[in-house]
Amino acid sequence: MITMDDIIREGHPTLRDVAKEVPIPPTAEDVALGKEMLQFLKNSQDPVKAEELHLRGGVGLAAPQLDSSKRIIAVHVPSVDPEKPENGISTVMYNPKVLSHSVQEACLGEGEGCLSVDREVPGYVVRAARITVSYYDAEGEKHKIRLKNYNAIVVQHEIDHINGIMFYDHIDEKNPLQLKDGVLVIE
Ligand SMILES: O=C(O)C[C@@H](Cc1ccccc1)[C@H](O)SCc1ccccc1
Ligand code: NI
Repeated sequence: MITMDDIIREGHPTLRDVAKEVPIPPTAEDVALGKEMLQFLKNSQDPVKAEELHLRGGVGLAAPQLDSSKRIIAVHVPSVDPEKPENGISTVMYNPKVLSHSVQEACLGEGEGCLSVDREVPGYVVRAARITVSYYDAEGEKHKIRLKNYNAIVVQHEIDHINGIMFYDHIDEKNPLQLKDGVLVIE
């Protein structure tokens, strides 16, 4: 079972590597890893388990954060509207790839954090507001999905991790809280 002790922190070189594609269909080892990553996110969002296991809440996790330089990410973003479960996303993506993205940009009004970063880094992380992503699932089936708003932000944060990019790389150091016109602020 993954705990915070398994998550490497900024400064660890693996976080800056470009991770390697995994064989498709994924091996049994990579399927098990993906399942563990998704279970970690679910546990981290369960108040009882999170307290018991001392987990920080997470909505996404990338294999490099476990010192495994593979192009595997897990995302678990419950829908804010229980009547529209389709608005959330809960899956493991093997070899995810952004096929296209909107010109329009978006950011989280509260900025971003990271399970591999034990400090606050204030500033807007401007990303594409909408993306089209392809990925393979645990059975080796190919998917192509369109994401927007918060789901798009989370997946871009995780795909950054498999490319060795940290969220604060996107923050304008000189004007961290300045926003260009037209950037959608997601609260
Ligand atoms: O470190 C990670 O990759 C997990 C991040 C993903 C993330 C952070 C900010 C914005 C989008 C994705 C963790 O989920 S950070 C903690 C967190 C928990 C709930 C909501 C937002 C951030
Ligand atoms: Ni992160």
